[in-house]
Amino acid sequence: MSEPIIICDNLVKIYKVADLEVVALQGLDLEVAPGEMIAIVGASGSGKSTLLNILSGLDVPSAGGCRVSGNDLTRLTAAQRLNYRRYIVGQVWQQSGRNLLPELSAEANVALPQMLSGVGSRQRNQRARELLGLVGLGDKLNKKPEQLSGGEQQRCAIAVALANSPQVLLADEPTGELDSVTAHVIYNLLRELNQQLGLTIVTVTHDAALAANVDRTIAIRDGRTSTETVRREAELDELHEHMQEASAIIGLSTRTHRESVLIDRAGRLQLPKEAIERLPFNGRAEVRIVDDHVELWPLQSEGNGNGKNGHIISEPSMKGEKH
Ligand SMILES: Nc1ncnc2c1ncn2[C@@H]1O[C@H](COP(=O)(O)OP(=O)(O)OP(=O)(O)O)[C@@H](O)[C@H]1O
Repeated sequence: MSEPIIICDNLVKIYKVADLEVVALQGLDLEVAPGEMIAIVGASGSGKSTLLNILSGLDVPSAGGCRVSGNDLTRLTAAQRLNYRRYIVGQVWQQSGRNLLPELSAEANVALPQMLSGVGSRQRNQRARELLGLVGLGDKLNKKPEQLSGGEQQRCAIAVALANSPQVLLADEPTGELDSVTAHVIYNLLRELNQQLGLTIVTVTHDAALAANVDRTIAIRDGRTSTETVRREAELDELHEHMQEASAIIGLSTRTHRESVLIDRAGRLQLPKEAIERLPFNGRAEVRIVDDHVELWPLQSEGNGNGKNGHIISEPSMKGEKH
């Protein structure tokens, strides 16, 4: 993997509400390569939006490291933060009301962030028209948001987010309010922009179809990265024997993707939920280091070392691979 454009290292976010502390992120690790398109998934309250708010510069981490395109998000001054939000990241929200100003036309909405950055009127209007053409709204330049459909509003929001040529696009549930056909159009558009412009895209989603259409899906559990799924066409016989076995145990289709767990710098890992449900680990596992891989065995299987009865194997070389 090339030098990551996003690095979260043991990221912690604690919200203080009255006398209570809510730990929204508790030591999250994440690396994203330039040009990668990833989806963040996880149960409600697992910390997805908190992560996106930190990456967007809206929120500040409580502890740990977070760098995006060389910007240390734990140390930005107010002026640097404004610059970061204006030029490095673009953001699309689920609610179109949060993305677009209702009194402005589509073209004026896309021109606005450029105006705030000091771009001259001819240049910003030309770029607005180009971007609206790119997202398929070349014939709707003068329409106000209320005259656009939900999908068109999201396309316009994507054009607004790209107005100042950000390096990273952050999308929080971009298809959350759309029907499945329109959602399909939006995630195809995101994919095209990712591939044509080399744009790095991080999207939070509950939409399984969107999550299946990205390079990598990262699952967050209790404020930590738990598993990641790398999209890859792999025939079963292409994989190491132990990977076939591991995949079979957790019911993974090796034809379409393979799943790996993330191992943090301290060596901690979270097993996939399926593995824990399937095997009686009961909070402890026996670790066996075997040449090029590591085996985790439920303790009661002591002596059952024939590899046939339920072990999950982590393969460190898979971490961060992009296919
Ligand atoms: N501004 C805030 N003040 C206090 N607690 C917060 C705040 N924002 C989030 N939280 C809490 O932090 C935890 C993580 O919330 P977050 O919104 O990041 O989860 P999520 O995975 O995005 O959930 P959802 O899928 O429902 O949007 C939750 O317990 C939430 O209640």
